[in-house]
Parts: sequence; C-alpha cells; structure tokens
Amino acid sequence: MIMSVGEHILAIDQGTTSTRAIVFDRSARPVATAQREFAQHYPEAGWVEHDPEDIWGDVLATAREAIAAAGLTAGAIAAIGITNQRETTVVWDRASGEPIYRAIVWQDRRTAATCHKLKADGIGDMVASRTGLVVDPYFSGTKIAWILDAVPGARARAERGELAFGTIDCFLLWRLTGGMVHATDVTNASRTMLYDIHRQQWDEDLCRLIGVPSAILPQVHDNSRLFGTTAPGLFDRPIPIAGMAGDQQAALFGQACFKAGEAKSTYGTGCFMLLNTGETAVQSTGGLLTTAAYRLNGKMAYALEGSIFVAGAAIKWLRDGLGVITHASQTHDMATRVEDSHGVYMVPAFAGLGAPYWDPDARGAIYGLTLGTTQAHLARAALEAVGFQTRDLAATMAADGATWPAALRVDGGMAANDWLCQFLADLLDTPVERPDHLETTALGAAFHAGLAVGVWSGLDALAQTWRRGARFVPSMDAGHRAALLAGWQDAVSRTLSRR
Ligand SMILES: Nc1ncnc2c1ncn2[C@@H]1O[C@H](COP(=O)(O)OP(=O)(O)O)[C@@H](O)[C@H]1O
Ligand SMILES: O=P(O)(O)OC[C@H](O)CO
Repeated sequence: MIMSVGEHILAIDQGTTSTRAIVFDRSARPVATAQREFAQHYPEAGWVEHDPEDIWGDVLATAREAIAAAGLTAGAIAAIGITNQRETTVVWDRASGEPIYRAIVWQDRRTAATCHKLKADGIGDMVASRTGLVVDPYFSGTKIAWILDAVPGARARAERGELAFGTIDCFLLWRLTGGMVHATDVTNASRTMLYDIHRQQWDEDLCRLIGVPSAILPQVHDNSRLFGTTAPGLFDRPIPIAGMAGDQQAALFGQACFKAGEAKSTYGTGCFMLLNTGETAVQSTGGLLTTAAYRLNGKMAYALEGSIFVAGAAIKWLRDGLGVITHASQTHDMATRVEDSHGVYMVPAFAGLGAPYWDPDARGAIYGLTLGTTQAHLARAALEAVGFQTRDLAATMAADGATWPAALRVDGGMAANDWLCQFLADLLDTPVERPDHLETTALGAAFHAGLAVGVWSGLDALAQTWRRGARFVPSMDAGHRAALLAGWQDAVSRTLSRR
C-alpha cells in the first residue's frame, strides 16, 4: 500500500461529451466539481472524432479547478483516480507525445466494412471466446489499424516501436506522468478486441489478424495500484495516480455492485448495463458482452454487459438537432403531460444498433407519426426507447441464465429523470434504485484510487458508503407492458438493415 498524507481523492471522469473532475472526501461525498463540455467532430457520416489536446487541456484545467474549489491544495489529495469513455482510440508519437491523428470515438462506424470482412473471414468465434466481445467497429482494434493505414508512414513507425496506442485513460496517464508511463487497466484493455480476458494478456493472433503491431500496446494492470505520479509542475505537489477503470466498470464499482448478481445501468450519452458475474466469465448466446469488471490484487471479477449506443444522445438530438426542447430535463414534464406516446416509437439507431442486435448499418427511425403527434409525444417516445432498449438487455441477460438482481441500480445524467426511472421499473418489473448522487462513475474511480492508498480499507467499507436517494417500484399491469413491448419489437424489426 502507498502511504499518503491527504484524505481526499480527486476523480477525473473523461466522458464522451464532457470532462469532469470531482474531489471526494473519506465518506465518499463529492465536495467540489469542475466540468467542461468539449467539441465533437463529425468529419463524415458515421465518423466521430475528439481532439486529444482538447481532452488533455480540459482534464488539467478541471482537475486544478476542482482542487481549488474544494479549498484544498494538492497536498490534501491522497491520490487521483481516472475513469474514461472506453474504446476511444488515440495513437501518439512516443518521442514528442503528440497524437498522430484525432481520437476516433467509440461511436465511430468507419471500420464497419473491415468488421464485416473480419466476420466473413470467420474470426467471430475467436473474438467471442477470447475477448468476450463481438466483431464491431465499436471496439478499439480496427480503429487502431485504420489510423496506422491512413497516416502516411505510421504502420512502419508503429512496428519500429516509435508510436504508442492508448484508450483515453492511458493517454491521460502518459500526459499526467510526463511521458513516463504507458499503461492501462484490465477493464479498458478488455474493450480493444485484442485482449484475452481469460489468459489476461494481449492476444497475438488477434493483433496479427486485425493488423495491430504489439509494439504499440500498453502494459495492463489491476485497477487499484500505483500507476505513476504526476509530473513536476502540473500541480503544486506530485500526486499519485492510483486507480484507473473504464467508465462503465467504474460505475459498477461506484454503485458498490461487488457481489455476483448485482447490476447497474448508467444513462449518459449511451446506456450500459453491467451485471457482476463474479469469478465466472459468462459467455452470452444473445449478443451481450463478457467483460472485465475489475481486478484487485490479481483477482478478476467479470461482468456481463449490454451496450446501447444512444440514450441521452437522443435527448441531446431533440435539443440540438430538432430544437424541440431547450433543456434535457424538460422531457420529464413533456412525458408526464401526455397519456401515452400516441403510438409513436423512436428507434434511435443514429450510430447503428448495439446489444443485442449489433447492426452497425441500421439508422434511426420514427414510426407511427400522425397529424396528432406533438413534441411531447416525440419526447416521450425518446425516453421510452431508452426503457425498451434496457428491457431488451434484461431479457437477454435472463435468457443467458444470469441471476437477475432484486433491484437495478441506476446512475448517469439521464437517471435524474424520475419519469424515466419509473418507466424502467415498470418495463423491467423490477424495482429501480437511484443513489443520492449520480456521480457514481467518478466515485468508482475514486474508490479504486482510495483503496490503493488506504483511504478505504476494503470492499465492505466502500459498500457502507452507498446511500439510496430514491426507489421506484413497478406498477404497470402485465398486459399493458406486453402491448408496449410488441410495438417496440415491430419497430426494431423494421429498422434492422437485414445485411
Ligand atoms: N433530466 C434529464 N432527462 C433526460 N435526459 C437527460 C436529463 N439530464 C441529462 N440528460 C441527458 O443525459 C446526458 C448527459 O449525461 P452524462 O452522464 O453527463 O453523459 P456523458 O457522461 O455520456 O457525457 C445527455 O445526453 C443529456 O441529454
Ligand atoms: O462517456 P459515456 O458515459 O457516454 O460512456 C461511454 C462508454 O464508455 C462507451 O463504451
């Protein structure tokens, strides 16, 4: 264990649309937050990029702001925990530290044709059995290969060991340590389509087949350990970086879902439901992912994951694309104002469909429009789509034989919406529990870092900090639920690309 004088933990939560830094105290309460939204780049249809320099600038600025807003100096920070949008891929020059291309974001579909070819070549079973994933542009592997082929000379430089790949956690660790450490953690590695989650090492066969030289890959570590120390000059004192985890696994950890059979669903840009399956890596037959939940002291816990690409992003589209709302929270009152969605179903396949359909070529659709359709019906249909997709994941988990939790814990910006939480409870026929603050992703990163430096003694101490804010109990009758679900299934089947 690393000994440290401070008692606070700084969590960096680098998300898809914004970067947050949150200072937590020993009782796991957020004492100060700083947040910045950053630019999304859509250079071509289906492409999504971020500027890694924007991300780095925002991380540093929000980290400093949060420490100052808490009335602290770096000396009071026992450790930093990093959590991040997963899969998003950065390749940089080891000598200069400069990215050779913008970050290709997890939502980006540019490698769909490559993935179709890989599937046609028959590597789907190998990918599933070794990495727990499905062959899809979502994951980092084909994005890395794309950058190496698109940037002149990059492949040769990668083979000579001059370039480094990292997901956002890894890139930030590199920058925070002044280029001293090139490492990631098991949860982020398990999203690359290159990492064998059973043998817990990079898979040379997959690297060769996907076209990724192993010289580019980072070291892979437990989630909770000393990853490195911040470079001189970044803060008024060097701070240990002692926790790292992909944001969805961090949320599972922050929700204290430490036992097999406990699950959380996070509603941000997308929706990600993770069920802790303990030491057993459950292989889904229905399109869910098997993924590392966390590894502590060398011992792996696995999770079954359902990944939905569009949740809050549909609400953002109502605001920014259609101008139907000016603030996301308005959707609550709009959904409440109408009796039902008036037969409108929205299938938000803006970035293809993820679990359990895995159709990268599907595109969004709205069905059932009439002259009586209002903005409120559209808003309600967008919220309902999030519920229906969650129900699809839950049904697949049940079909995979997984133990369904007594209650589903929810978090993420969109979980602030009471109407959505009640609809989730009704559709899932399971109580939905919301913690008293929704920053569980950041908290999970703080937990990992705090465990490593002794701020918390172990998982029991962490579990005791979980505080329920609200509970939503199912109240929809079974016939109504079945009718709604039938309409949804019909809408989805009309949207699939049938490739
Ligand atoms: N009250 C609300 N009702 C519905 N959607 C909301 C509400 N508040 C936020 N959202 C949506 O949630 C998303 C923000 O959640 P957040 O967890 O910050 O996302 P991320 O970490 O993916 O950037 C946005 O897409 C926003 O449209
Ligand atoms: O940034 P978020 O919260 O939308 O999460 C993105 C996921 O990690 C993508 O797998």
